[in-house]
Amino acid sequence: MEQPIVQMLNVTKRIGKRTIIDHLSLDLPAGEVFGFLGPNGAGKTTMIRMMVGLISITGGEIKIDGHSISKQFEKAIRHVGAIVENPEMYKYMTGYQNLVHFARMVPGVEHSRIQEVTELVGLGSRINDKVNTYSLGMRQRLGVAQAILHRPKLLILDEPTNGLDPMGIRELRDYLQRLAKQEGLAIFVSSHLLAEMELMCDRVAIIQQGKLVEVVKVEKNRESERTATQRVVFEVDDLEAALAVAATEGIAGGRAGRAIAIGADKEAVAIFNAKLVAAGIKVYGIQAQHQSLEDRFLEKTGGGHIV
Ligand SMILES: Nc1ncnc2c1ncn2[C@@H]1O[C@H](COP(=O)(O)OP(=O)(O)OP(=O)(O)O)[C@@H](O)[C@H]1O
Repeated sequence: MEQPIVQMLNVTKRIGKRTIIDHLSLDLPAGEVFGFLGPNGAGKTTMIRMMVGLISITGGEIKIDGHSISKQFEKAIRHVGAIVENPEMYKYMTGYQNLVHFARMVPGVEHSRIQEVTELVGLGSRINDKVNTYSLGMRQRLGVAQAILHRPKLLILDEPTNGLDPMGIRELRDYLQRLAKQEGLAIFVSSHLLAEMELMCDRVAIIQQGKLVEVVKVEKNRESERTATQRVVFEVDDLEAALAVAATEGIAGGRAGRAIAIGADKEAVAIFNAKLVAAGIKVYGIQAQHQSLEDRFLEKTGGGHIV
């Protein structure tokens, strides 16, 4: 397997007596948009600060492209593009002029790269307009374009959906996915907003009080949702008989109120339904229960609050 772009190995951060990040381990491969999700105060910004070497790591290690950020800072940071605070732009210059200006400060960036990053973030012809005419979403795209000029392997965005309207969020998702896939970038995005993470990311790590609760793969595609095994509830007239059919067929089934729930993929749903009907049981309804990220979060944390 290819070496992950980012390796977090038992990362711990203590400030005074407080443990802000607690033995956190994660791998980020190339080509993935990875979400770092947690409520306010979970430790997201602290983690990002450690990833870019702004603060020290108390224990464990963060490696970027195989280089330790604390021991081989220059080699590691070379592969990082980040927008941690609002990016500084010259508002009375055009987006293009801003990029030319920043490109001058980065060794080895050829002129054609400016055009390339402009297209990647979807700024199009607006790149020739002055930055003070840009919406927040467009300024952010310009910031991302600037951050990837030097072809980093990792892009870090701290709360990038803050202040964006739904359209802006959708655009952000589209170009982040494009960047990850076309440039082979690993993209690390922090947020406290579940629904937005689910929209944007391939995988999401749920963080609570500095600890990793779970890493969830986000099912984007309806087809994969249907073919994956999920909890399916059958509403029937005779629950005991339905449970007996499940037992005879070797299907793990359980009560769900007055209905029966089984774990099944879409073929198994059709087969079980046919067996129920063949056994003379009336099936009033079949409902697949997609577990949202929110359900997972609540299940894992026992109801910790998150928006
Ligand atoms: N320098 C510091 N000294 C003491 N405590 C700190 C320091 N920096 C952060 N903390 C504490 O660490 C915890 C995590 O903070 P952090 O800013 O990383 O959280 P966050 O997940 O980014 O939250 P938010 O979404 O509110 O930005 C908070 O409880 C915060 O008060």
